[in-house]
Amino acid sequence: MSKFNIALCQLSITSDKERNIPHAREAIEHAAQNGSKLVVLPEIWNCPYSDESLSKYAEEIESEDGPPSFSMLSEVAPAQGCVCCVFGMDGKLKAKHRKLHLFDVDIPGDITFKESDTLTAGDEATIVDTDVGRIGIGICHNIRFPELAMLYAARGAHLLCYPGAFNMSTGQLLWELMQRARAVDNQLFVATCSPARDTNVSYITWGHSTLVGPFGEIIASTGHEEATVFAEIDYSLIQFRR
Ligand SMILES: O=C(O)CCC(=O)C(=O)O
Repeated sequence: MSKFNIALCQLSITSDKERNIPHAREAIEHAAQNGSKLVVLPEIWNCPYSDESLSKYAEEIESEDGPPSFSMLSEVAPAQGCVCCVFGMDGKLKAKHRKLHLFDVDIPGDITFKESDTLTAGDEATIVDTDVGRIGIGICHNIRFPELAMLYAARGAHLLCYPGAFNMSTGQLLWELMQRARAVDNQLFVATCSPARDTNVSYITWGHSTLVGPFGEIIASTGHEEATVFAEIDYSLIQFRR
C-alpha cells in the first residue's frame, strides 16, 4: 500500500485503566471507520505518565491470561482492518520496541523526571514491515537522536513513528523541530502521537500530535486537546523529494 490514511489518536488519559482501554478502542474504531489504515496511539496511553504509575499499570505482554491492553489491540486491529502500531491487520504483534534512550531530566525549579528509576532501556532498533510500509519505531525521547532515524532510513523505512509525551518545558522548542528535522534529514515521513494535555497532573504533556512529510513539511497537526489527526500518506512523495 503506497497511499493510505493515517490517524494519530491524541487521547485523554485518566488514572482509570478500565476507562482508558475502551476509550482507546473507540478512538481506533472511529479512525478505522473513517478510512485509516494505520492508527497510532500515544506513548503510555493506558495510564498516567508518572513514576508511580508505570509499574502499577504495566502488563506482561507474553502472559497467557490476556493482558487487557494487549488483548484489546490484538482484537481491534483485525476487526477494523487496520494496523495499530505495531499490531498487524491479522491481530498479531508485529514488533515490540523498548525505549532506547530513557528520559532523565533535572532542571531545578522546572522539571525533574527520571524514567531510569522505574524503566530499563532497550538496546535494539525496531523496524517492522507492515501492510502500510516499512516503519521505524521510536518512543518519545528517541526522536532526539538522529542516528536512530538514519539507521531506519538506511534500512529502507518509509515512515518513522514516535509515540511520545513531550512536556511543557521541552515541547514548545523541540517537539516540532525534532520531527521536522528527522523527516528532512532522511526524506521520509515522521508521525508522532502524544496524549492530550491534562493540567491537573504532575507531568503535563505538550500534545500537538503531527504528521510530517519528507521535506520537513507539516501535513497535519493539532493543538493540545483530545483529537484525532487524520492525514494521507503517499510514499511516492519520498522518491519524488529525493
Ligand atoms: O526529550 C524530551 O524533551 C522529552 C522526552 C520525553 O518526554 C519522554 O521521553 O518521555
